[in-house]
Amino acid sequence: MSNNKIDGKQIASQVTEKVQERVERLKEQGVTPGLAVVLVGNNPASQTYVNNKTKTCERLGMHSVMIELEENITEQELLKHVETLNNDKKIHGILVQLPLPKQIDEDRVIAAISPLKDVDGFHPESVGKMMIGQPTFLSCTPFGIMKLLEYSDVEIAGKHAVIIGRSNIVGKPMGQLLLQKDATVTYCHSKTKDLHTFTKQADILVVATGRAKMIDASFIKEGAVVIDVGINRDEHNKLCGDVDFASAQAVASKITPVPGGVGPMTIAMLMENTCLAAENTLIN
Ligand SMILES: NC(=O)C1=CN([C@@H]2O[C@H](COP(=O)(O)OP(=O)(O)OC[C@H]3O[C@@H](n4cnc5c(N)ncnc54)[C@H](OP(=O)(O)O)[C@@H]3O)[C@@H](O)[C@H]2O)C=CC1
Ligand SMILES: Nc1nc(=O)c2c([nH]1)NC[C@@H]1CN(c3ccc(C(=O)N[C@@H](CCC(=O)O)C(=O)O)cc3)C=[N+]21
Ligand SMILES: [Mg+2]
Repeated sequence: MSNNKIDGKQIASQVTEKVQERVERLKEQGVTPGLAVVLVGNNPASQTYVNNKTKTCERLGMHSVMIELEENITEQELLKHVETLNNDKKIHGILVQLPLPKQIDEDRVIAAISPLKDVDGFHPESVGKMMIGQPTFLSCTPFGIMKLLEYSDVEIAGKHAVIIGRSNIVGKPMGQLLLQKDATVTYCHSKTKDLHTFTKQADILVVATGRAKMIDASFIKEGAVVIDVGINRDEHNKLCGDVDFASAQAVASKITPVPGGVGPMTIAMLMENTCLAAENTLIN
């Protein structure tokens, strides 16, 4: 199994190519899809992701604005920025980069974003709709992973999908989307006892813990599909996932690398969601 790497970069470019065509059609109708990214403070990692997002927007011919705010901004001031963007006709999607500084209640900020512009899919209305299978904006990372699986011809129905991690933005929605495609889903987390027992049963293993290289071959069933969501720095300050790639690659049938796996898909789905938000303004 040497060529079992899932090329997220390549699949992401196939996705963005289709988005680009939709952008062109929208422009013919006088609408340029616009994304606003709000960045609070100067976390260098956040800066990288945010730059990736605005660069991709520009490449696809979309309008993008980046709003950079001081680390010590008050919640009220941040909410005012969100409200301005909610009312801005040139902006179809709003993303407030997480995490936010301690003085700010993330839930309150997310709830303040208009559900019509919630391209992250984090608003309670979007999450609720996703849970009951109604069309809505889907959280970009789990949505991107579903696309990766689809493009890689991974069968989902009847398979045992094990998710390690239960965050609102990755783990939880991931399980729901897999359930909707008829997987049998198990969630694991930091209180799970004997993690091996569960991961060894996984046909599809999604790892989203933020613990560098915690999953090696010993956790993986022969032939499993392994999706690594983690973005970490190793002891040499090199980007790495939650999975020990070299070890896991020997037993997995398919596996995503870091970088070049899930990350580029997250960005691609953000572009698709922003495009959809712009299209919705023509329908409604
Ligand atoms: N590639 C991409 O596009 C994206 C990558 N990421 C990356 O994915 C990773 C996860 O992100 P996110 O979900 O936001 O992280 P969170 O920290 O919010 O959640 C981590 C989850 O992992 C669980 N966990 C932590 N340690 C262990 C352990 N030793 N064993 C089992 N479970 C464990 C936690 O359990 P508990 O709930 O009990 O605390 C929690 O549910 C990070 O590395 C992040 O940088 C995130 C978003 C997008
Ligand atoms: N409101 C909000 N929405 C998010 O979607 C969101 C967020 N906050 N906070 C942080 C996490 C993390 N995240 C990533 C996106 C792209 C890459 C990405 O492009 N990764 C590349 C390389 C990155 C690099 O070189 O550093 C890759 O994996 O190949 C990574 C991580 C989105 N997040
Ligand atoms: Mg906070």
